[in-house]
Amino acid sequence: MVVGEELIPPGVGRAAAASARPCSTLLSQGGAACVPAPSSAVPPSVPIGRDRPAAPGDMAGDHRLLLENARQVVLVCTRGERFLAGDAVRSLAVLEGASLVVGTDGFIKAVGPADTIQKQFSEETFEERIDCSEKCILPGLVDAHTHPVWAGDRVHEFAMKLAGATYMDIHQAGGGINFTVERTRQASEEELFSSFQQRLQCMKRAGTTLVECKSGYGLNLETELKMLRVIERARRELDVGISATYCGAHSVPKGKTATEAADDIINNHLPKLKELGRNGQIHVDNIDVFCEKGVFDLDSTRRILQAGKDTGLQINFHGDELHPMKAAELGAELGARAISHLEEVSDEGIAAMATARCSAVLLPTTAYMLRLKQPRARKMLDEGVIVALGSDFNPNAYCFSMPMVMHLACVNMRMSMPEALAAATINAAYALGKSHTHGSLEVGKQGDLIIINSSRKAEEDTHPKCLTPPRPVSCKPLPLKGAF
Ligand SMILES: N=CN[C@@H](CCC(=O)O)C(=O)O
Ligand SMILES: [Zn+2]
Repeated sequence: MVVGEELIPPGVGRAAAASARPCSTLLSQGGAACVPAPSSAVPPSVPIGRDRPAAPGDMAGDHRLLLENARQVVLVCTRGERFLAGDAVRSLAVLEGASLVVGTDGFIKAVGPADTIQKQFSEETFEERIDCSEKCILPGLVDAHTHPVWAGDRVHEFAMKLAGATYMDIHQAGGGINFTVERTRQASEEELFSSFQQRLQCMKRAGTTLVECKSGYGLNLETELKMLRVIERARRELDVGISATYCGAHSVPKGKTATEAADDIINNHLPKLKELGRNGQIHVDNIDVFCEKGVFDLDSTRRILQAGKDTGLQINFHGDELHPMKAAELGAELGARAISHLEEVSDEGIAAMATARCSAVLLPTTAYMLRLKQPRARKMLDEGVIVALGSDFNPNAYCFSMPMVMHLACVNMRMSMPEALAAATINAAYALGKSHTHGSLEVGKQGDLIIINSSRKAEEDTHPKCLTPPRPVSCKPLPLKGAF
């Protein structure tokens, strides 16, 4: 078994971590399985668990939300694990006949058997109560890889692909990413925000409450910053959690070599991002590079990722997708949080990722859409790699739905249903460095969850039929407008 022992909060020991299993005991503040809310998670001045200001008629309460009497609550894990890998991912923690309380700060206060919660909170008031009889509650889904800010579309390329053109044929002829770059450079910030907002709403309707969002259709500093401002605005204003990724090395811009583009990123883009981050204007979490033959080679990739890491960004990049590049070996060496795609990863790369606890973000829509060979999910899982999932939403892979991604992962990559659910919750949150606050229903984590109709075993609820349409609840504490 591999669990995130070294990252488990103080007070929860190895033995407890190793025995994380489906449970039926009360998990509430002060309980053995309690995970204290990270003290840095909510700045003192943020408004609480709201996607809009309080309106007349809103009920004040001791707590934000009570979800009562669910047939099942799929906790995913119970001991503060930061990821699930190896044996730990074979079965996930589930409570039968349970209730869950979210506090006014937007964080989970208690989860446990319905009658115990009822007694414990009998004197308390709630802003909202939801009767969850015959329903199942799961953590909000986490989408660990998307390209959601762009203008124009590439529907015309679909016919080219059906006629036999490969992704790289189209890319080298100036289409693909380069086509989207042209359109995105021409688009206004307002136009980009408006389509991005609609896309986020579609993702949320499909159950996603935390999503990684990349720049990368600007390539020049001006347009990369425009995209990152759009992502920042959504991060502040919308009730979907966002992990922002700078992906200025998504393609080599016209007129530059890969080395020149890398120099520009290292000498101009990254220092500007650092300055804007310091001023509180743009918050970026991750750095990404498309490490691929004909795009950024291993050497340029290494230089850019190392410079990004030195700037304080988490490394999270595209590797070993169309050709074996030894990207996995590089990522493990650099301490990458995550590498996406990995259709062409080597055996040595898989072993290195398992040892380095570098997560694999697998993208079933892309392998399907481009008719690539499937990434070797089974081998990765068997070797103890932390496997996560992402939709890879982009103009080439137009999929908003993590339930569909999970389904493809099961059918095409032979993942089990618990593995797919862990990959779309706790492990996807790990890939974004956010599994201390997201990805499972544990006390102290953010109250992001989905409610679905349920009459079956919890694991069957991961079937897209059951997960569609979910009722998403996001208790994301929104930063004050203008604040960082
Ligand atoms: N492979 C590189 N980037 C994207 C595709 C982006 C695009 O084609 O616009 C991906 O992850 O699939
Ligand atoms: Zn991508």
